[in-house]
Amino acid sequence: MGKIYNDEESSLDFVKGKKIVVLGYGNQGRAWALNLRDSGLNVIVGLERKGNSWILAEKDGFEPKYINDAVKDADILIFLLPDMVQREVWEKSIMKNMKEGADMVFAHGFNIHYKLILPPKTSDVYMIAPKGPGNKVREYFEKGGGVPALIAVHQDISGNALNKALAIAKGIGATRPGVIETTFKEETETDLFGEQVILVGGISELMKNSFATLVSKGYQPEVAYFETINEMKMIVDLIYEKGLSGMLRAVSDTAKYGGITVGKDIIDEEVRKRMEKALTRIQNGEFANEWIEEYQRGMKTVKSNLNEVDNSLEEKIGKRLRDLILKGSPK
Ligand SMILES: NC(=O)C1=CN([C@@H]2O[C@H](COP(=O)(O)OP(=O)(O)OC[C@H]3O[C@@H](n4cnc5c(N)ncnc54)[C@H](O)[C@@H]3O)[C@@H](O)[C@H]2O)C=CC1
Ligand SMILES: CC(=O)[C@](C)(O)C(=O)O
Ligand SMILES: [Mg+2]
Ligand SMILES: [Mg+2]
Repeated sequence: MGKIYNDEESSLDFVKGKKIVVLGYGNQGRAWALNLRDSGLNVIVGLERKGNSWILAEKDGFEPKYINDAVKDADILIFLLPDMVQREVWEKSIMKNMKEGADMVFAHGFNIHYKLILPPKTSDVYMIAPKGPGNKVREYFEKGGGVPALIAVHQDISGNALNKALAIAKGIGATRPGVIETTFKEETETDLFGEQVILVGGISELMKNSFATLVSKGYQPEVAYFETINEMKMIVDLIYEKGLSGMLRAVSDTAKYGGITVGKDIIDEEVRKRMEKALTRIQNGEFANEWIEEYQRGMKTVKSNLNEVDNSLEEKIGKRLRDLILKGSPK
């Protein structure tokens, strides 16, 4: 069993008073900058240009700086730019301007593990990877909790990299539920596997295909939406709180029997083989190469698929139902 660090086993002292630059103010960047500031740390937001992120950061009370300037006297650089953007910003604005020996901190191991960024031998390099989306990192923190995270050390020049990773993890609230130590390799490969096979990819396709099956056989789309998309949250909440066995005990015996038998038939050996293939493509770098090419070609596949989802029947139906559902659900 892996070691789980809690709040008492971490101390903010290792980063207190240091100049921390949060690079990027998107999903994770905003949550980290606000949480670290609320934890009493010295945070500067660094951005490449005066766009929406800049305006939002100012609205939140920060005085953003251009990255090439912000990194000059920074002690800790936190990379919260999109994975595919980090290398170009590193080469253009950070590499030549950063203070020698400044820490390089990541929320996902992609750029280090696939060697897109080669950090100088003088820097501590470590990671705090929240296991949840940025808005939850902020929301849970504000409610007194936090999203759990993985931490890892890639380079430990000072001898204190792990302590500093724990300190930042504490600053964003992650040690409240607990933090597990891992490696950049394990975090990168499991995170990519999770988002592709289940969290983002698998679950969406299960929803889309089960919704389409019902609608194509003449059932009302609103009924299909409730059944194949909306109710997922309640089932997942049960799993989150009570585990798979608790969920099975909370549904009817009919659902237990049907779910157990038909579920295994839908997600069968063939699906499992394709999961293993997806993992192999992550491990051997094929997925990373494909993604870099997609990014360099202007992300055509991402854009066209987002467009398709935006214009799908389930989204049109969902928009109307969600307005009603959210009004009627507990706050
Ligand atoms: N989205 C999430 O909730 C999670 C993200 N992560 C990791 O956190 C890191 C940041 O991801 P997100 O917060 O999703 O990023 P994001 O896409 O929300 O944030 C992007 C920020 O970078 C800036 N930016 C975008 N393109 C740029 C460019 N070409 N040049 C300069 N700046 C640019 C944007 O203005 C924005 O401030 C990644 O390493 C990701 O894997 C880890 C866990 C969960
Ligand atoms: C939210 C999260 O943890 C993901 C799915 O891995 C990501 O956004 O990269
Ligand atoms: Mg993740
Ligand atoms: Mg991810």
